This record gives sequence, C-alpha cells and structure tokens, in this order.
Amino acid sequence: MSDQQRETLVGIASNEASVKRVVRWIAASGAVVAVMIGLRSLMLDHLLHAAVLFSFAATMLVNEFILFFSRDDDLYKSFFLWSIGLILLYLAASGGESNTGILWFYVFPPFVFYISGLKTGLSLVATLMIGMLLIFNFENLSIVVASYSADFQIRFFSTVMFVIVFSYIVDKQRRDAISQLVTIGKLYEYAARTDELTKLPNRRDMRDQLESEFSRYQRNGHHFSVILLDIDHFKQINDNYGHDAGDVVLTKFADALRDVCRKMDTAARWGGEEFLILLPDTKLLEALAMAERLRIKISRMEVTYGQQTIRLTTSCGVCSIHSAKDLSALLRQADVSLYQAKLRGRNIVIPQVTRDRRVSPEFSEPGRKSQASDLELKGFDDLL
Ligand SMILES: Nc1nc2c(ncn2[C@@H]2O[C@H](COP(=O)(O)OP(=O)(O)OP(=O)(O)O)[C@@H](O)[C@H]2O)c(=O)[nH]1
Repeated sequence: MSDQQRETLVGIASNEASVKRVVRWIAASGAVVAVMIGLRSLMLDHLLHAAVLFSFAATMLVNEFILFFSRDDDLYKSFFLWSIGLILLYLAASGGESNTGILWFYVFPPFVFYISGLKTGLSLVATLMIGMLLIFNFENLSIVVASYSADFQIRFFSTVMFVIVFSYIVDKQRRDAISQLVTIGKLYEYAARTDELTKLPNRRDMRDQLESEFSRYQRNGHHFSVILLDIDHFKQINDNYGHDAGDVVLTKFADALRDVCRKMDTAARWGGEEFLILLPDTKLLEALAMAERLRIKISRMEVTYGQQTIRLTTSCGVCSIHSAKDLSALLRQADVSLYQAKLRGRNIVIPQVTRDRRVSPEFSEPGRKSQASDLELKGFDDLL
C-alpha cells in the first residue's frame, strides 16, 4: 500500500473525529445565530422567543462542559440533537420570525443522518414528524401559536418526506462506500505485508515489527532475540523435485515455524528460502534453545510431494539485541552466524551451546554425532 493509500485509510478511519469536529462547529455557529436572532427578538419585544433562543445557546455551552468532564462523545451528540429537535418543534409551534421558523426543519434530516447513524437518525426524525403532526392537528394547544393552511401542511409533509428519504439513501450509500474502502484498504494492507506463498508476514512487515521491538527495548530495556533460518541445499530440492515441490517445502517449513513459535513470536519469510523469527522478551540462551528445537523438528520432517518424500534440514544464526548496538548490527550478526553454520556443514545452530552444560537431552538428535564444535561456545556467557 502506498503512503497515499495509507493516508486515505487513516482519513477514513478517523471519520468519527471529523464528524465530531463538524458537530462542534455547528453547535458553536448555531449558538451564535441563536443569540443574534434572540437579540433581534428582544428588540421586537418577542420575549418568549428571545428566551428560548438564549436557552438554546446556553444549552450548547452546557453541552461543551458535559463533553469536557465526561469525554462521552455519544452523550454530547444525543444532547445536541435533542436540543436541536426541541428548538425545531418550538419554531414550528411558535412560527418563529414571520412564521418562517418551520423552514429550519429541512436542515435536520441530512444533518441527523450524517452525525448519528441511520437507526438513531430515523428514530429522531420520526419523533420530530410526530411532533409536527401534533402541532398541525392541535392548534388549540396553548404552545401552538402559528397557524398553517392545509395546503401548506400537505406540501410541507411531502417535501420533508422527500428530504428524509433522500438523505437516508445518500447517507447509507456514503456509509457503505466507507466500509467498502476500509475493507479494500485492509486487504491491500494484508497483501502488502504477507508472503503470498507461505502466508507468513513478509520482510516489510518484519522490518516494522523489528523496529517497534527495538524501540521497546530502548524505552524499557526489554530484551529480544532473532533466529535467521535458511533451508539447506534448497536449490537441490528445486532441481531434484521441481519448483512446485520447492514451494510445498517452503509452505511446510513455514507451518513448522508456526508450530514452534510462541504466541508472542513472529516468524516471517525474510526472502527466498530464508526465514526470520523475532522473539520478544527472549535472551540468547532461550533463543538458542528454540532454534535447536526448530532445527531438530525440521530434520525429522518428511514432506510428501506426489509419490516423493522430501527430507530437509536447516541452518540457524541466532543473535540477541544484548550483543548488538542496533538493528542493523543484530541482523548482520545473525547473518554472520548463519554463514558460519553453512560453513560448518549445515543443520546446525550458531552460536553453539556447550552440550554438557546447556542443552537438555530433548534437543539431542538421535543418530547425530556430537562434534567438537558442539562442545564449546566462545564467549557464551557474554552473550547471555
Ligand atoms: N520453489 C521455490 N524456490 C525458490 C523460491 N525462492 C527462492 N527459491 C530458490 O531457492 C534457491 C536458493 O538457492 P541457494 O541460494 O543457492 O541456496 P541453497 O541451495 O539453499 O544452498 P545453501 O543455502 O548454501 O544451503 C534458488 O534456487 C532459488 O531459485 C520460491 O519461492 N519457490
């Protein structure tokens, strides 16, 4: 995913934040407009009208305080919408200035769907429509001052219904489009970070994880280690059994890594037939034990391809952040160890653990003779 696509996704994901901003701007400007019209009403001696408008402005201010103390955005939005709904009903009942207050109703449907979602929007709009029906049909009520002709009422209802339905459709389409974009973005993100063949995280994803683990180490001193693994003589597997068989081997190899890794570990395809495992909160000795467990598991594995049974081994280079000053040094050191493992005949973990002191019997592979190099580890204690 390109940086631009990533920014778009972040923008979509933060839609809630932009809705909140819009609501606050509208609340602020609504309060200012209410104060201005309220002052005008005051000058014209429309005292009740002025009082309602000033109360509305004060309500917007109170809502800001509620948000400040509760940090509850939903409460803020509900309070805001119900305040608007009530003032709209008042404007319809009183007629507002020059009997035009009812016209403000048209702004409500698109706005309510935009900020509160479709279900809540529908229930709010329905409540207001019922309120309007009461105002139109019970003109004798003391709060109903305005009077509307039957023609006006019919046209008002028809046009408002049109606005409600249309706003609903447009907002539903907008929400569907956003959720589709988010899904597509996630798929792109997954594809950009996953190896297609093995379904393990790819090099790019592993780099990001290494960087965040290194930052954690710098902040809190949490140790971590890496195991760099390479399938031995993989070219021969390709040459002897074919490229498709090689692909099957890579997939089975990845499965074996998944099996051995703990929940907190990450195994990634580092490139070709090379894999990297990140082991958070793991010192060198534990990482070596894990690498040894993996090496043995792989050496016992039999991959079936058609009628063929393919056996394989792996070489591992292990390094802990404790013995590297930064990520590049860590990876370089793991690579050097892997190179040594290849030089020493493959199917081996480097650095090596002193067999009698460090390696438990479960790691000894039947039939594998211990070599002189198995019995010592130069400077091992420094690496722990
Ligand atoms: N089937 C298959 N082969 C791949 C893939 N990626 C890389 N390879 C092959 O992996 C082989 C790696 O060969 P080399 O780098 O010579 O290493 P090797 O044969 O494993 O030898 P050592 O590492 O020294 O033990 C090459 O032949 C690549 O073509 C893949 O996705 N699928």
